[in-house]
Amino acid sequence: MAFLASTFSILAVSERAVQAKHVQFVSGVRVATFWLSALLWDLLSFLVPSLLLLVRAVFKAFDVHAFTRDGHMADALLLLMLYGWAIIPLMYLMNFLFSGAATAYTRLTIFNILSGIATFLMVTIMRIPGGGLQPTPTRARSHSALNPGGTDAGTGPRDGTQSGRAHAGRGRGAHSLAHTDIRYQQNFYAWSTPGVGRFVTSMAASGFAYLSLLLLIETDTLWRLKTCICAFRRKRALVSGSRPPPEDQDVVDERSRVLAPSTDSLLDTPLVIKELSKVYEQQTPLLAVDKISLAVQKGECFGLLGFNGAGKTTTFKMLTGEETITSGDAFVGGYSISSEIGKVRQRIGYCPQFDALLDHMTGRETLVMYARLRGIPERHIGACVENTLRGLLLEPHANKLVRTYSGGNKRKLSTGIALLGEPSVIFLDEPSTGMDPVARRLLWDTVARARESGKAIIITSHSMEECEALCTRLAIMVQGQFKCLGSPQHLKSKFGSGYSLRAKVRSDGQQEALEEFKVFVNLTFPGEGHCTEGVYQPGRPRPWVFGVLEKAKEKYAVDDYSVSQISLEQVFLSFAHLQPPAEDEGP
Ligand SMILES: Nc1ncnc2c1ncn2[C@@H]1O[C@H](COP(=O)(O)OP(=O)(O)OP(=O)(O)O)[C@@H](O)[C@H]1O
Repeated sequence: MAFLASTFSILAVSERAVQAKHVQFVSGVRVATFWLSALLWDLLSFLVPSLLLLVRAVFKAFDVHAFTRDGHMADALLLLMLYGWAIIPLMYLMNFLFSGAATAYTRLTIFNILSGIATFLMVTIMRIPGGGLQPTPTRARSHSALNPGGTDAGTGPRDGTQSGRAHAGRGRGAHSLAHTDIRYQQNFYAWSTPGVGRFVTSMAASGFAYLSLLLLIETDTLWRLKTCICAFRRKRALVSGSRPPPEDQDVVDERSRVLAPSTDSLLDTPLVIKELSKVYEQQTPLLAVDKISLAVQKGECFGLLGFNGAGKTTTFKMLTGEETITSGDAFVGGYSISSEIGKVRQRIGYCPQFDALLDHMTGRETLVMYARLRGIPERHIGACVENTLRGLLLEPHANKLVRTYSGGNKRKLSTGIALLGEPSVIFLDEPSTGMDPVARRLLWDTVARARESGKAIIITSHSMEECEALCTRLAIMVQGQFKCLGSPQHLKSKFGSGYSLRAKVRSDGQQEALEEFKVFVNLTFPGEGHCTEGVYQPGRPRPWVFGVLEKAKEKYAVDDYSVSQISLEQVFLSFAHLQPPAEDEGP
């Protein structure tokens, strides 16, 4: 039973670890529905071995009459099922302690075995006459009440056996029992020993208690409580009071627009973020997101760019309800993330950074499941799923198990899930990672179609090409703050200061040739730009640039050169100096 019970933690841990549970919640599954359906299925699964135990296997084989004769089969089955009712929610609860299914299974098996044996031994020792540990019932009850393993696997069946034996012995005459230590008990479910009433009650109560605690941890109630605690902690949190000057004017303007007292213009806005902050409480509290404000309109694709650790994923996690908010709030379709996360989740689609897929399902099954969860009418699901598969070039893999998918195909499937059911706000966290160029273009087309149909899309990406292709506006994040904000063209004009000169110098292995050319460029365009790894950025485009360079070509052995508008990547790199150096990860 200990081995069987711990298997119920496996799916709970793996679904949480790969975020499949979170994506299901985001897709509209209610917490109670998720856990009660899991419990119902697991209880049915538990019923099969319990019946085998009674009818065919252990009890029958070893001829344990107390459990199988005189109508006690039903009593024993009830006892076993109550054990299932108590232990399965306990295994669900304990899943939060583990990040891997295999570790959870082995450790919980050991826990179940040890806790069962320990309680059994404890109660047995306490019952030894003259051991000085009498009376036992209260102590035994208090130890076994919180421990289904001890209640059922240990003392419950033992008392059940005694009670059963007593019933069995009744026919042979109660006087015969006088020679044994078995006391006659009329009622199998009596509260006093050897009745099993108290164990039945404690197991039934434990099941309710563990289940209630589980639902409390997962539901909006606890979410709101956590948010309140965070709000309380906020007073002493690391959230910066005043912003270090100078703050980019576009970022200031966006904040003023979002925080303006008259917010009529924002009523229709799918996503409004107001001074959102996140502090990770740890030994040294970490400010991951620092008072960001933003409004994303219908038909807009907003790009969140940033270096590793800038706070993009944390922002997404707060916006989808996976992480609590330390301060500020965000609104999806007018619903607050802090207080109405359930309603928010019905309106968003989410493709997390790591694929939240269930390995044992096929791609088609996965999409059908999410289409149902999204509430798409059954008659439209087939067409909707086929469209998604076709749009993302997943048709050839539709019937293969997800575990056999390549990384790129998993990303496609994750993106397909986020786009299913036409949510009004779609969060895509690095959706094209690992995709080949053809698949990436197809993904861009799909996202662009969603944007044109009026969805608000927020995307993070390390591909500047992708951001230029998809984003109507974007922001570059550094250490949790927006450092600039605007359309790609606006950012290029504002931070690119004109044009970029790229030159290839024939140095023949001599560093001097390159150095001489650098000196020439700096003298020719004094104070107009800066050099980043061989790229010169003249501040102002000048017609004579080409003439000057043509003349310089021979002298400085320039093989080739180009003068072009500055790219988004160069704008992005210009913020690199604001990013703190990565911590030394050791040898
Ligand atoms: N659960 C956590 N507990 C403590 N710190 C965390 C946690 N999650 C993230 N962080 C820290 O918060 C900061 C922001 O992390 P986040 O994952 O949001 O960055 P990111 O911009 O998404 O980076 P990447 O581009 O690498 O995905 C980092 O310094 C990270 O180490």
